[in-house]
Amino acid sequence: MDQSDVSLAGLREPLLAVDGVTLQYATREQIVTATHRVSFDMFERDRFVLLGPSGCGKSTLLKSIGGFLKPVEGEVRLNGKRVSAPGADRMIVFQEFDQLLPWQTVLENVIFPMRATGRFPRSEWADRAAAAVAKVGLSKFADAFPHTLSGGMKQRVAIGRALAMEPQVLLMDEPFAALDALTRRRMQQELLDLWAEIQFSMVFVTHSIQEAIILANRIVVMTPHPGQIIAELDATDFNYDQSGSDEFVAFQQKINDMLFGHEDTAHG
Ligand SMILES: Nc1ncnc2c1ncn2[C@@H]1O[C@H](COP(=O)(O)OP(=O)(O)OP(=O)(O)O)[C@@H](O)[C@H]1O
Repeated sequence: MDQSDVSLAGLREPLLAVDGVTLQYATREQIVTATHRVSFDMFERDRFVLLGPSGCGKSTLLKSIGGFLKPVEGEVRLNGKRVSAPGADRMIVFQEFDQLLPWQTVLENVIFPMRATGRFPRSEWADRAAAAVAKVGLSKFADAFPHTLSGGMKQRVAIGRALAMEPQVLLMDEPFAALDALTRRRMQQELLDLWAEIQFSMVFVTHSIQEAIILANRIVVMTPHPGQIIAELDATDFNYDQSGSDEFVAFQQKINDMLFGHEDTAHG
């Protein structure tokens, strides 16, 4: 990086700024603090991964970026504008296979958010949806109903549906966690291939260290309860093909130690 690159990087506006965000749930008995003063910037085309153990507030953070939960402290900004409500500029893909409407076909499911939000002229919906379904490799299943699809196929529909909306940022909440290992691996590669083609911006939540390293260009590592950031790491240089390499294993170990100390190596 020469001097001009350094100054340009400093000037670059973040796409998404999470700024000192504390998130809480008020239950009948107590206040649960899910995250404490979490801050990070993500930039356009980032594959930004939030990594942390169960309960560290990753999903809660994603909900807040989605505009579903208001910070008690700090704020989330998209393109400099404070996020205060859900919007079509932030589409979420969840872990659950039942996020599709069971009474609608694949194509109808992809059209649904366009109809609900009035995004794009009505005359474009069918073509846009068909293109999205093709992108996730499901053209043959465009008229199928969700219950006839495998878990991986359902997740592909959910990803296609979200991308069809052309959101500014795609929010993914452990979308592959409920898949078997082989399908999960294939979905990771497909997501990277889609990213190479469309270059979307995403925040991806996972508690798998390996998944984080494979998918991310940047990883935020969080501690549990309340979730706080321990490190922000550059993972640009790693991909699946290197996963047995000394460098990859050392990087994985470094993150493991951050998360769990030196107690064992079984996580991730
Ligand atoms: N609706 C809720 N009401 C009260 N507490 C909640 C609620 N949802 C989450 N929490 C609490 O907030 C904390 C963060 O939860 P969150 O689901 O964001 O964690 P996570 O890192 O996404 O975990 P996981 O990987 O298991 O999904 C946890 O202590 C959890 O028990």
